[in-house]
Amino acid sequence: MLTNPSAKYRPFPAVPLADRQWPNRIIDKPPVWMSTDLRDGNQALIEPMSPEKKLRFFEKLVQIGVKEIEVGFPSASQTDFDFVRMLVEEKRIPDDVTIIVLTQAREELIRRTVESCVGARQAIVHVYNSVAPVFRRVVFGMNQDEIVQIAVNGTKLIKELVAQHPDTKWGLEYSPESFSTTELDFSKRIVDAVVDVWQPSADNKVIVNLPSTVEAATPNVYADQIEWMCRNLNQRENLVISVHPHNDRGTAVAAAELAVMAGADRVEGCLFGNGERTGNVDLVTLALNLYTQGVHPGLDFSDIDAVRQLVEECNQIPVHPRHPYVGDLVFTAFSGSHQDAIKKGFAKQQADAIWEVPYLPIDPADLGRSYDAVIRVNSQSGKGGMAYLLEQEYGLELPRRLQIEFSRVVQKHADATGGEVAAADIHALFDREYFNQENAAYRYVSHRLVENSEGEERVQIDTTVQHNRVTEPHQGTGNGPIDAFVNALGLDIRLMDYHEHSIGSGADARAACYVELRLANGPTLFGAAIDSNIVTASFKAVLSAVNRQLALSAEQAPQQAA
Ligand SMILES: CC(=O)SCCNC(=O)CCNC(=O)[C@H](O)C(C)(C)COP(=O)(O)OP(=O)(O)OC[C@H]1O[C@@H](n2cnc3c(N)ncnc32)[C@H](O)[C@@H]1OP(=O)(O)O
Ligand SMILES: CC(C)C(=O)C(=O)O
Ligand SMILES: [Mg+2]
Repeated sequence: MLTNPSAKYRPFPAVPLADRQWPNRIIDKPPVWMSTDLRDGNQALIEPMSPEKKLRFFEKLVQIGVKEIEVGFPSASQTDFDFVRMLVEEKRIPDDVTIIVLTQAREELIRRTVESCVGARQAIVHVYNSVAPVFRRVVFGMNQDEIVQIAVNGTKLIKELVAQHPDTKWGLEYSPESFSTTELDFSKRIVDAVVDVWQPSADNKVIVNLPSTVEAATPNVYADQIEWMCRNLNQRENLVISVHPHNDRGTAVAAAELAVMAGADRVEGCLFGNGERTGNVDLVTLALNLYTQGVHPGLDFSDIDAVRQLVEECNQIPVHPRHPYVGDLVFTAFSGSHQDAIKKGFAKQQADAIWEVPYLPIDPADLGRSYDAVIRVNSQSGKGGMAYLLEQEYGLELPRRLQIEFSRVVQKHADATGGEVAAADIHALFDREYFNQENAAYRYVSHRLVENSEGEERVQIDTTVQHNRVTEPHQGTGNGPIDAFVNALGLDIRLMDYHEHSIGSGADARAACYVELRLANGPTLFGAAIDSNIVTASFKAVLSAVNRQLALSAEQAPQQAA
């Protein structure tokens, strides 16, 4: 029998907000960032962080520039409580950083939570209770009034307790947990009630955190919900509207961005999107997305690999190789046309100009990543990738038609081996194909250019080559050294093209020569050579091309005979 599991689910209703404003807005400044990475017990680590790891993570967050850091759930465990005490007592919290501690709206837990922060210069108590219909019905067995009462009682208690410690600048954060699946008018009711108790001011605002505890709708719906709250909450001017998107539908980043457009002032999330289930919104992606819009996020990710390393070590969860901005493969182009475009983009890009390298939304150097990993070659690569690598790593500037010719050699190798071809492999292939050919029919030995007699335009040459291991002297003349050399060989050679460039500088400089020629009726092929003497390099390049032609004919001869 055919089943239809989708019948178990229902569509998420649209928010009635006909004149929504957020679609026309752009983000022109960063939100306040709040890291919830250190909320142990919530961030779903297989192996919870040791206090030592937690401290290193905390210090990294400070170094990055995060000013609001949730440091734990102190009532959940002695470890979390002790960690907060250690931060406070050892004065490890910089003056411009505020710690946040999370608690359920339950008396004993609140008392313990406030106690954990006593002595801190400033601290925010973050209290939450779940407000969605399914929680009211299934988890709490309470009606709306009773749920409001939990939040109100919790807030009253926090207010009363913090008043006993006036040396600390206390703040309140309230989260109607599961906000995004709650009726909007009920969310407003409970938030207004909490705000009424706390009595915030413009100087001491309440943080109203509106989580999508479980992401349940498209990001535009979340944006509508946030805009609706911003318009309808009492005392909006005394509130910091915060969002806390989870990633159950894979759209947390989009939801956070649209929510900021809709009026949110602050975003809670984790580095690289860690967090329970599919994770909290990824603060790194959000921040760097801003970067690419010309808005400085106020966070320092200039050494993103170091941040990643620490987070992976602390969380024991690897960052995905395709993770935006930081994954191992994200500044790597495998396909030929991409490699070609990137190579051209790098060549044209001026320092300090607007970034315009095709396929790369951000300059890897801005994140402390290098260009070395940009181009990699496999069987789907075109000429651009291998040409880039030969130039970057070995200083070889292959003429365009040689790039095309040699890319077939690389392609054949990649097809045979099935994997990625490293720069060293490409160079070895080039070396074998052009420079140090096995079983070469001709090898250069020496040459001497005979002095021109006065007024004479032609060049004379005495040269020695090995032909099939037999040393042969040759003489010839021509209208230049290469022409004289070719004539001296006595072969039916037609020179088609010639390129040269130097590799290195000063006494160590060498010349690279590329010669394109046709031998008898064979195809046009390249030869290449490097030598400290430019004339010698050109002769060797001629022989390299001749050897390739002869090898090709030898390869084709048995096939033709058959
Ligand atoms: C969406 C989020 O990420 S929220 C953060 C989640 N993180 C954590 O909870 C941190 C780890 N938590 C813990 O270790 C434990 O939950 C503790 C130590 C805090 C509390 O432990 P316990 O009291 O043993 O159990 P538990 O958390 O299951 O409490 C359930 C009770 O609290 C009530 N409750 C749950 N959440 C809240 C809340 N936010 N406010 C008030 N009451 C609540 C439940 O209704 C239930 O009440 P009941 O026993 O009368 O039915
Ligand atoms: C405690 C709250 C803010 C939370 O983590 C959530 O709702 O996801
Ligand atoms: Mg959460």
